[in-house]
Amino acid sequence: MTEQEQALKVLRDQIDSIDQQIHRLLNERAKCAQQVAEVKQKYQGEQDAVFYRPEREAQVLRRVMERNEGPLPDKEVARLFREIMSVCLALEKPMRVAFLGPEGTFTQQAALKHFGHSADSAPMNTLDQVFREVEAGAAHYGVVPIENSTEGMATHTLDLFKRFNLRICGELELPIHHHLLVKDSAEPVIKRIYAHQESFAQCRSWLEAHYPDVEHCFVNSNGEGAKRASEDPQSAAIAGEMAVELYQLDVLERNIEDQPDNSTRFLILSNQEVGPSGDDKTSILMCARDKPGALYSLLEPFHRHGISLTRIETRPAGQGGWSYMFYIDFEGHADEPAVQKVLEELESSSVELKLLGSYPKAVL
Ligand SMILES: O=C(O)C(=O)C[C@]1(C(=O)O)C=C[C@@H](O)C=C1
Repeated sequence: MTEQEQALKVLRDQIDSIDQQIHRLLNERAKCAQQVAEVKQKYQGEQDAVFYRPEREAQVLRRVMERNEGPLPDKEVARLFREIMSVCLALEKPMRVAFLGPEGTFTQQAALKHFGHSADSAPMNTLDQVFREVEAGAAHYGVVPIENSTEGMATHTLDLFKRFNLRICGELELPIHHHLLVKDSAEPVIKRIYAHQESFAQCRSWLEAHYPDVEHCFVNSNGEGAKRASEDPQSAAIAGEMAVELYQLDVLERNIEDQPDNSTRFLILSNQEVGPSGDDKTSILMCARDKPGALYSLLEPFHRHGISLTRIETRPAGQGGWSYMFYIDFEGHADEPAVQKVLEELESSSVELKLLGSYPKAVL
């Protein structure tokens, strides 16, 4: 054995022994999760037992990042633990997560980032269908985009919150990198480009500079655009990394988004209320008539009770005349006394208030 081979053997023996310990501990952890499931079923009932607990998962992941001493980066260890909890949850109960399909969309990437790879992700044709699937209980959870750093609020999603009675039980942020994809990059002849309207908007300047005269074909999702480009050699699609492998496309140009730090925030939909995790956000919808001081009277209680707003968006309420709907995100959980006071005051002053949910702030 050479000196190098000897040195490697010593280290690989150490790795084998550590792997054995990790393996044993992983199965021990999994057994604990199975027992947790039994306790939940015993005390909450077979039908009503809540297996997925976003507040607990957020606490576990935050603790992992806090205690991490490296050399593994915080986010990477958290990602590993994310997957460990994902398999443990699947042992307790396999989760069905609806997302805007087909396969290969950023929303699917968001679903995998949030729930890990052991959840069963179910593609839906439209955003409405994602909401409907969760409301009907056909999917346990749904993942929908809510805002993009370049393009602002996903207004269609906001409007759906008004129509459906669902709760938000989580949020996450995903960096969005768009690529120009073609079936064969050897001889690209691009007559049309497929993409979701939002993605065209996020790549507007790049497209004007490089493909000013090519037809833009709007599709329901980038996954669908990638699928069409894979069937039509005279077209291209704007989509993310997941679509490249899935639809066997070539990357003609990488990262064509106009803002390099382009990112999208997604929300997790459910029928479930989430307990406090220690670092939470709450989202509400409010309607107010167009009268002097209406917005001031809605926002003043937040200031008085020392609660920070993280997002406010106005939409027409859709009831005729000039009435408005406000979507507001703020720090804190609906169980906290200061938040309860604000909600009580708003309820007595606004025309309509809908609590969309309190949920842990994004960890990953
Ligand atoms: O603590 C729980 O309630 C569990 O079910 C265990 C566990 C875990 O693996 O740590 C699994 C799923 C839940 O979403 C949260 C945590």
